[in-house]
Amino acid sequence: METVKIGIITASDRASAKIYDDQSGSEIIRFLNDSLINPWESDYKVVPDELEILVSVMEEMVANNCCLIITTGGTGPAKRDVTPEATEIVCDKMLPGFGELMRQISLQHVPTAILSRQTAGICNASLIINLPGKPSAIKQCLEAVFPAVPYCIDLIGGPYLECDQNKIKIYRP
Ligand SMILES: Nc1ncnc2c1ncn2[C@@H]1O[C@H](COP(=O)(O)OP(=O)(O)OP(=O)(O)O)[C@@H](O)[C@H]1O
Ligand SMILES: Nc1nc2c(c(=O)[nH]1)N[C@H]1C(S)=C(S)[C@@H](COP(=O)(O)O)O[C@H]1N2
Repeated sequence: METVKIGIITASDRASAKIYDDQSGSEIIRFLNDSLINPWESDYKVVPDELEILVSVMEEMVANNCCLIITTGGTGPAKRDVTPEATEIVCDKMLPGFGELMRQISLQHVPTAILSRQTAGICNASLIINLPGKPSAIKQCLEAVFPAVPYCIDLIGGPYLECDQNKIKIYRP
């Protein structure tokens, strides 16, 4: 089975300054270890909420053949929250359904879910998905959208992803 590369970007001023540990990045890694059957390698970066840095890290991961790039943090309304802007700069096409579904699921947990501008899009053969910064949001959001992720990666010419069907029921039409 094909080994896949996955990018993980934590956008957090405080996690990047080591004021707190990056629990959200760890949650993403845990989710992928639990769900994916393919062997996978991570390209993992913790960066401050800076547009230019986010754009260049995303572009580097696309160039490094990451079929999937998952970001956490920087999706809110605060001045320094710029992850969706960076995603839009990098992407050729946006996939707004991802953000719509994740907000809908998150609203079952917190009313402030409407504050997240999280989105998704594709750049070449990479799918980029934004998640909120809260560690508890990671599993909630990824469980909701992951069933559609392998087929999306098929459609953009990426590797064939397989998941543990007991954890994530992926759907290929
Ligand atoms: N990567 C992370 N790891 C652990 N906890 C996090 C992380 N990101 C956010 N949090 C927690 O969620 C709370 C709200 O997240 P939010 O993204 O709004 O932080 P923030 O105010 O933008 O600060 P920062 O950019 O420094 O993380 C934080 O106060 C923190 O407790
Ligand atoms: N599932 C889930 N979604 C969530 C949250 C949460 O705790 N759980 N927090 C919300 C809050 S309070 C904010 S401000 C936005 C943006 O968070 P971010 O800037 O850390 O990305 O995500 C929202 N979405």
